[in-house]
Order: sequence, then C-alpha cells, then structure tokens
Amino acid sequence: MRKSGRGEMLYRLPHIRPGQVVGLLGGSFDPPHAGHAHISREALRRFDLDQVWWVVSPGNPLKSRGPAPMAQRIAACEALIGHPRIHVTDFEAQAGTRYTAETLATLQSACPAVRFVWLMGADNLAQLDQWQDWHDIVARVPLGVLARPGQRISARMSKAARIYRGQRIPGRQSRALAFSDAPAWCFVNVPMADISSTEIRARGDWRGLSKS
Ligand SMILES: Nc1ncnc2c1ncn2[C@@H]1O[C@H](COP(=O)(O)OP(=O)(O)OP(=O)(O)O)[C@@H](O)[C@H]1O
Ligand SMILES: O=C(O)c1ccc[n+]([C@@H]2O[C@H](COP(=O)([O-])O)[C@@H](O)[C@H]2O)c1
Repeated sequence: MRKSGRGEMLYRLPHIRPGQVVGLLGGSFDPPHAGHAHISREALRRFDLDQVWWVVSPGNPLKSRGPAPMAQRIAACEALIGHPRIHVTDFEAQAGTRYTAETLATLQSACPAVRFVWLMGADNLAQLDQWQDWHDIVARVPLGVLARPGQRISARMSKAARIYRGQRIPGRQSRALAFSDAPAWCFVNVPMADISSTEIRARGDWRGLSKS
C-alpha cells in the first residue's frame, strides 16, 4: 500500500472498472478448497457479478486458532482458482483491518465507483449477529448467501434472517441483488459441495504451519 500525491491510500487490488460489480468472499482459506471455488462460480452466475474477490483474512476474529501464514494461504488460493473472473486479495493485511465492517468501509472509500456484494456460506449467516457492527455491514452492502450442507435451517432461523426478513430478495430474483439498495440479502439454493477446511486439516492434507 502506498499514498498518492494527495495523501489517499493506494492499495494493490485486482483490476476493476467503474460501475462493475464485485462479490467479496471473505475467508480464512486455511486451506482453500473446491467448495470455495464452487460457490464463487455459482455466485458469479446467480448474482450476475463481474468478478469475485477472495479476501484472505489475516485471522477470523471469532476463531481462537491462528491460521497458516498469509503468504502460504494466498499462494494456495492462487494455485486453486484458475478462473479469469475470480481473484485473490490480501486487502485486509494491506489496510490493517480484521473486522468485516471496517474492511468494507475502507474498500468502499478506496473504490467509490465499484458496487460490492458480500458473499458467504449459510454457516456464516447463522453467526452474523456475533460479528462486530453487523448492522452496519448489512446497511452497507447487499449480502449473497450460498447454501452449505447442514446449514440451511440454521441460516433461515438465524437472528439476522429474522430481523431482516423484510429485506430478503427471493432466490429466483437473485440477479437483482447487486443493484438493490442495502439492506438486502438473498439466499440461493445452489448445488452443495460437502467440503470444509476443517476436514482437510483433520486429514493432514494441508501442511499449515499454524499453531493450535
Ligand atoms: N463447502 C462450502 N459450501 C458453502 N460455503 C462455503 C463452503 N466452504 C466455505 N464456504 C464459505 O466460504 C467462506 C470462507 O470459508 P472458510 O475459509 O472459513 O472455509 P471453511 O471450510 O468454512 O473453513 P473452516 O472449516 O476452517 O471453518 C465462508 O463464507 C464459508 O461459509
Ligand atoms: O467482523 C467480524 O466480526 C467477523 C467475525 C467472523 C468472521 N468474519 C469474516 O467472515 C469471513 C469468513 O470467516 P471464516 O474464518 O469463517 O472464513 C472472513 O472474512 C472473516 O473476517 C468477520
């Protein structure tokens, strides 16, 4: 990250044109897996996005276990993706943000002409009310929620889903989400990929250098 002549922060970000729509998939990616790639491809199509950015988190504020080093996770994401409209960013490390509300505020001021949608699996919607300033997140960007095995009911019954039930866009209108004013959210019933980073770590297939 550098400063421009006028003192603005200049971040290294994937190339994007004014007016385009970016879906942000925040995650630990410890490690990245086919489920991340699958929901990103589905999100591009179902929410009519121009790009998806994988926002690799320096560390989820709700997880006590530290992830593998950032450089290792970024390299694994880049090796896995192989899609021209899905990109990886270490934006949170550059900006020094950890909480999503802060990340979104910083990103929106860095890219005022870009439309952002926050993407998440259904498990994250179920926990959203525990995130810092979560009402601010919902007020800032539309939320695109993708089905995840075993999480459909908990997501639908979640506090966030109940409080914002009037702002839900039906799945059949998912292509309207990005151009809807926040608060707006949409749950899409995509084919599900039964895979998680936890399972891969448990199998010992990821030589993360993380501390437990
Ligand atoms: N198989 C999947 N189906 C749907 N959503 C998923 C899937 N895997 C990950 N996601 C979503 O991707 C985002 C980033 O997930 P994350 O990097 O934490 O992977 P994870 O597999 O959930 O990891 P862990 O098992 O360590 O919690 C989250 O919004 C999560 O809900
Ligand atoms: O802002 C918060 O309080 C917050 C709490 C939990 C998770 N998040 C974000 O949610 C995304 C998914 O996290 P994870 O670890 O489940 O992959 C990632 O971008 C985290 O930074 C954010």
